[in-house]
Amino acid sequence: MILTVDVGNTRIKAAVFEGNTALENFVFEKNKLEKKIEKILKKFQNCTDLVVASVGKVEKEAFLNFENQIKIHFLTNDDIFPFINKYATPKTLGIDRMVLAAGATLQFPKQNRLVIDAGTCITYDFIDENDHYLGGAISPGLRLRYESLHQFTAKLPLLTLEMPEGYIGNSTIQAIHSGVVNSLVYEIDGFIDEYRANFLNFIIILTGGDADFLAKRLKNTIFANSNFLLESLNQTYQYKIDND
Ligand SMILES: Nc1ncnc2c1ncn2[C@@H]1O[C@H](COP(=O)(O)OP(=O)(O)O)[C@@H](O)[C@H]1O
Ligand SMILES: CC(C)(COP(=O)(O)O)[C@@H](O)C(=O)NCCC(=O)O
Ligand SMILES: [K+]
Repeated sequence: MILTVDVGNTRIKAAVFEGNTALENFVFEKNKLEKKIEKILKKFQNCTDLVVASVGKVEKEAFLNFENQIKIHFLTNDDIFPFINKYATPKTLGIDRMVLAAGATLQFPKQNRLVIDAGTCITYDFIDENDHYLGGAISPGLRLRYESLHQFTAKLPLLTLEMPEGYIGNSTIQAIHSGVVNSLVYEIDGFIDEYRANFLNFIIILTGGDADFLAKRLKNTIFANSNFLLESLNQTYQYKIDND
């Protein structure tokens, strides 16, 4: 059994895998990290490996207390990945994006793949049919858009995610919901249209905390899998073991 841990900028997600099957999923805050891992390892005593991908403020040291209990692997950009990295700054590419690209490459061989991760940020990652990782885009995520409108203005309230009534927001509140939600939906549909116009034989994976909310609203029908990062982390680790 493998315990996978994804440290994002908003939350930590974890899952225990037996082969390719996720037995249980967990979501928690950074300050609960040690207690949660302890609890998970107590419940799943057959866990042999703990694999972590962190883009948040959690370093390898946070896991050292478990070192005598389980084999710990803290993924870095220097690990083995199943694609050829064409990013101009491969060392600064987020490890979460590398793991997503690895999962897409392994799960969907020999086709163009676009991975959209709607988390703290929206990340777009494109791996072509020759397994070349080309890059993509980074933009603010849903919650970040609501928060920045509030934080960087004097008059705009902080709202929580809500479906706008239409595209013509007829009040401050409706204007904000329309601006945040509709603009992100247009953005994602716009990017998908652009990729579709340039690449054939191509699959889209939508993941992250806002994936289900967004998938229903997109013009393009795409399948949302909010567990794709943890599944990919499990696969990336298997790939590393098989190829090291
Ligand atoms: N309980 C929650 N706490 C925080 N964000 C949440 C929660 N439920 C859903 N979300 C949504 O999830 C998004 C963050 O997604 P997530 O994949 O957890 O981010 P990250 O991987 O960057 O930590 C936010 O934009 C927010 O709208
Ligand atoms: C873009 C990100 C902040 C996304 O983080 P997330 O939304 O998953 O919390 C992360 O992938 C990162 O720190 N990337 C480094 C820059 C890059 O990928 O080029
Ligand atoms: K993201």
